[in-house]
Amino acid sequence: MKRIVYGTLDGLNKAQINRIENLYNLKSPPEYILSRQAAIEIVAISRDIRRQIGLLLERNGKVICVIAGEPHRIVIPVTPDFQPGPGRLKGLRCIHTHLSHEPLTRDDLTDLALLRLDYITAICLNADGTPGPVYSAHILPDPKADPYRILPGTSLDHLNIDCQSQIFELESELSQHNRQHSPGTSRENAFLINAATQEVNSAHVSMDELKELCKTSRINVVGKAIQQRKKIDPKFVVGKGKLSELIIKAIQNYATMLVFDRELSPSQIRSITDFVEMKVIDRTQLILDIFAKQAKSSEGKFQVELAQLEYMLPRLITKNTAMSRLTGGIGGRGPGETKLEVNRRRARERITRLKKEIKKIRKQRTQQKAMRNRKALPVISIVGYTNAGKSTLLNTLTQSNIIAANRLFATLDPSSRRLRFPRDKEVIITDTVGFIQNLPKELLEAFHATLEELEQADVILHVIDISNPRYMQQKETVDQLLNSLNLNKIPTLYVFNKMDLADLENFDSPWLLNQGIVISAQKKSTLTPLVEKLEAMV
Ligand SMILES: Nc1nc2c(ncn2[C@@H]2O[C@H](COP(=O)(O)OP(=O)(O)OP(=O)(O)O)[C@@H](O)[C@H]2O)c(=O)[nH]1
Ligand SMILES: [Mg+2]
Repeated sequence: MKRIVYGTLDGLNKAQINRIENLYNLKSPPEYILSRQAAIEIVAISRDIRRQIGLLLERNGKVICVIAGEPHRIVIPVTPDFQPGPGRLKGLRCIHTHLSHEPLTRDDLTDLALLRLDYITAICLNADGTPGPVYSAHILPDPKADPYRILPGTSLDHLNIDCQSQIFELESELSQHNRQHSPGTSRENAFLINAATQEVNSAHVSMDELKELCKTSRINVVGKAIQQRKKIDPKFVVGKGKLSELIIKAIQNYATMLVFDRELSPSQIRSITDFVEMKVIDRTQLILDIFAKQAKSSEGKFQVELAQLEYMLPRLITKNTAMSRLTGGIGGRGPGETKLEVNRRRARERITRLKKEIKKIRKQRTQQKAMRNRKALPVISIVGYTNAGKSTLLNTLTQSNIIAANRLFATLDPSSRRLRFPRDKEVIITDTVGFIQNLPKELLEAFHATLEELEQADVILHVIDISNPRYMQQKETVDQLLNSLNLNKIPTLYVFNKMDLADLENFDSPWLLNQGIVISAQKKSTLTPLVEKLEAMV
């Protein structure tokens, strides 16, 4: 860090400023919280300027940051060189003055827990300006206990507490806990957060799905919370106080990232990442990340990259560490404005290039389709919520081998197979990318071309997983998307899948099942009525 004084020096004279700047020269032995001499000096300065003074000390006792505060608080600056890893502390302790006999405040303790400080200490001033009681607190490693311990007040004579070895001991306990809490080596631990303004129930449903998305993305979920409130907080989604509480809980549970179950606006990402030194991503980024990992064809890859860039462009100014991971290559971080500007320009250029490439591939496909049309084979398109069993159905119907898996978005690239009906009629049957509620608009745009192909379908097979308790919402999400793509005029057949897992005797909406055909996509024998119906439809 530079040797500048953080906070405000307004209204101080030259001599006072000099004295404050000189605090950088004080060195404390590592076993002392702060050397006695340094403690006396910050108390004297505080007395003189009637404001708090704060210091950040490295473990070896070196002052790396001097803060001139206000009468009742100091603001600890961002220290990017001291990012605590999971199971670690920050490597910095904060010592500051309190102008009266006030123990550690809520803000002090929140700073301790949020920033993962090694120690926080307040040295109080007596009414006559001499050094008074000293209060300290440190983090506690047990996720089930309080996040920190407040030590009994002492005095300036007891600053020699073997601070360094205490911190090392604490940190080794923390890292032991951390090992227990992160079984997979490279896996992230996520804490999920959202706010609900209306019905909490649907917020829970959505969060369950977010959990599934995390699983697909190989992220552990270590906790979640939904705050009910009248309005979404424009800066932090949940209230600021609630957010600190949740972050502390997340840190206690060894979370390495926060995932918000909604799309964060650029300014929300900025305020939240300014507030917390942890990776922060939103639902959209998570879905984009899954798509990016799953895309196989060059068209699919281009489409996902386009969606990622469109999502990122307005957010490039943030210091969000998640960006670089999700975008590979074009980092959202940069030392100065110029680098970010270059990145923006590069991003825009790349967007133009990608759009061209996608258009080219599209054109080739239209030509292929024209050839297919010449053969005049009817097209049946399978759509449905992600994980409904679309690919499995295509596989069983046509004895093929495309990837079907119990994870969200197993299929991204559309694939087509021929299906020959018993009476020798032939059709093309296509599998598509699954739908999900709140599909990011960038993805929808990027995949618009793929989805547009559904227009060519003669029949749409809408697969619904009736073993999923959320089947009704899922069906509605897909119906709405089909509507918005103007596909509601194409003859559509509902296919209720996974009958083997559903309790049909006690099914809660039996009338629905009459509107389509009930199958188990894994069992060919259950598909006969479906095949007959399809043959009649085309
Ligand atoms: N028990 C049972 N499982 C099924 C059935 N049909 C599909 N599955 C399973 O459900 C999971 C999802 O199947 P997929 O065919 O990959 O689903 P999808 O709709 O293509 O999913 P995405 O491509 O991710 O959108 C897989 O684990 C399948 O084995 C069924 O009739 N019964
Ligand atoms: Mg699939």
